[in-house]
Amino acid sequence: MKSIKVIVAGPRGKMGSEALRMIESSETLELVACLDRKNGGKQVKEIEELPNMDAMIYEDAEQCFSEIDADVLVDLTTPEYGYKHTKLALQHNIRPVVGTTGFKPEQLEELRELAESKGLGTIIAPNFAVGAVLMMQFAKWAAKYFPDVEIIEKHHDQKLDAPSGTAVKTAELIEEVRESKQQGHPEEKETMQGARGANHDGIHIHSVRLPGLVAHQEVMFGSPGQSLTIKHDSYHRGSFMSGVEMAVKEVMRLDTLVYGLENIME
Ligand SMILES: NC(=O)C1=CN([C@@H]2O[C@H](COP(=O)(O)OP(=O)(O)OC[C@H]3O[C@@H](n4cnc5c(N)ncnc54)[C@H](OP(=O)(O)O)[C@@H]3O)[C@@H](O)[C@H]2O)C=CC1
Ligand SMILES: O=C(O)C1=N[C@H](C(=O)O)C[C@H](O)C1
Repeated sequence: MKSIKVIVAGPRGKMGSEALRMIESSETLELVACLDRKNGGKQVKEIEELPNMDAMIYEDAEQCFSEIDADVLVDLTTPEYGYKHTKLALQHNIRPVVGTTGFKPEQLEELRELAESKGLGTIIAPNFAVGAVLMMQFAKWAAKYFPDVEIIEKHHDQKLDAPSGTAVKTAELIEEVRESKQQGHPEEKETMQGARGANHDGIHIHSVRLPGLVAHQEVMFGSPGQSLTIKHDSYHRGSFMSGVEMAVKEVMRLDTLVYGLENIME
């Protein structure tokens, strides 16, 4: 029985349109509205590229969350709007499941406090692909034994944020288990700005953007005489959808914010 009422923000996007198809075939999830920046007042089924579903499209988030009886907001938009939608959803007692990446640490903290004060489950997951979550966990484990590590993330050239949310989360997980250290030669100098990538607690992150790519990451560890590479590839956005569905179901049981799908995986 379709028992969890879901609003999707970003329905025409690469992820949002995939999420609509997932909801259409789900036995538990029901689409009750969409939040878009176009097509307000139309039904989803009236939009050519979207599935044949009965759900009203809203352009105004406040109006959407006030008028629609919903359990969960799935946000797959942009860092700026994803943050605004998440905050507003919580204020309207709607539980957010957020795939949108690029939130600042202080925004995550503010949302955590809001979720806690409302006693509402919230899931913010930089990557919904189960393989990517395992790749991050394996990298965390490996970093205990190989503290010298660099991250190379590769994405399609329409991505707005760099580094990717997955790369940032990977660096944060590694930071939990290794002593803080600066890598490379202590006197190294970039003769071309950016050559060594971004730097999170001494972990260098390199972002590649090319047409044809979807979402890929390698975590490379090196120690004298050996290296270890942990790699994950998403070739299709369908790879994220079992994680989105799992998160929508699990967020109904939570009463606080969790950051990362690993927190709800057994
Ligand atoms: N957690 C995960 O597993 C994954 C997360 N992502 C993240 O999800 C987000 C979306 O990615 P992707 O689908 O590839 O991006 P797209 O650019 O394809 O989709 C984003 C959609 O959001 C729409 N949008 C922008 N502003 C608003 C607004 N104010 N209200 C409603 N909709 C809005 C855009 O509209 P318009 O078309 O008019 O610009 C677009 O349709 C990104 O942050 C990405 O990093 C992506 C893949 C996996
Ligand atoms: O924008 C994308 O495409 C992706 N974004 C997420 C991220 O920033 O890590 C997840 C995945 O890598 C795809």
